[in-house]
Amino acid sequence: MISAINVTKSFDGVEVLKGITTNFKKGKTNLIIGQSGSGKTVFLKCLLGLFEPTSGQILYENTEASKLSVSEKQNLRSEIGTVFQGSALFDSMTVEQNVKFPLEMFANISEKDMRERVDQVLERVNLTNARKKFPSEISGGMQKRVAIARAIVNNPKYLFCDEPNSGLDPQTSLIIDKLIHEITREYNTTTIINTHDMNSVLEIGENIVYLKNGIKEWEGDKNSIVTSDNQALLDFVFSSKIYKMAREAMLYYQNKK
Ligand SMILES: Nc1ncnc2c1ncn2[C@@H]1O[C@H](COP(=O)(O)OP(=O)(O)OP(=O)(O)O)[C@@H](O)[C@H]1O
Repeated sequence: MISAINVTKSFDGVEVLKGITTNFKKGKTNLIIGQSGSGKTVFLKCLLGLFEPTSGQILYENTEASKLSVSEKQNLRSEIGTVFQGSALFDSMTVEQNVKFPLEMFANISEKDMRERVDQVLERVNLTNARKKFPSEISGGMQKRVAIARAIVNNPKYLFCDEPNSGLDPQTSLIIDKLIHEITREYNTTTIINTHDMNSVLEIGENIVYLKNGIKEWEGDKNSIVTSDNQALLDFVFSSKIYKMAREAMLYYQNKK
């Protein structure tokens, strides 16, 4: 579990995060949603230790991240997998070299064990046949799957995904969401996903934190979004006509049960 306790973050005296308290649960897909500029990326970076909060605490399993020693921080870093926007793959490396990279950086295991582990995760994301290809030779969806394989190759306890569906078509986005959801269960990771994708919210939102102007406006799961009376949340999630109709249908079937 990762916890944020009253986290604030200011830049040049301007407060971007205004005291966020929440828990991101183990074995769950935790989503951070909110309008552009609401502070999602700044919050994610605070959680990851890339920004130091101006005040408040970030706890990993009840231990305050900022109080860890240098070696403990390195150890924690090795337990975190990240899937960043645009996949952030190394263009000059093949798929398998990209996936192997974190093992070479962090894992103290033999070459043979590394190869076995790379084989396992490539098989898990269904990319065994693309192992010798370079990122420029595969599709955007495949690149995301490489990024996911690379993120899980070290058996992470924590998985951070920043806009994992950006640039993907809706069908491929669903495949990526399903993969992240399944991996979260299989590896029992605390998974935190920063997303704009309302399909993701309604499909894999097991714990959703909605930020508005740097404040946690609402928190709940995908089912409680539908019945929520928080108008800001409803306006945000069900912004289009088709989503409004979908909500009405969901409410209708919920009431019928
Ligand atoms: N390094 C920085 N220095 C100063 N201000 C920053 C910095 N990073 C972010 N901000 C400001 O913090 C606010 C929140 O930005 P953030 O990137 O977290 O929004 P977001 O919700 O992730 O938006 P989007 O969905 O568009 O990515 C913005 O007003 C932004 O200008």
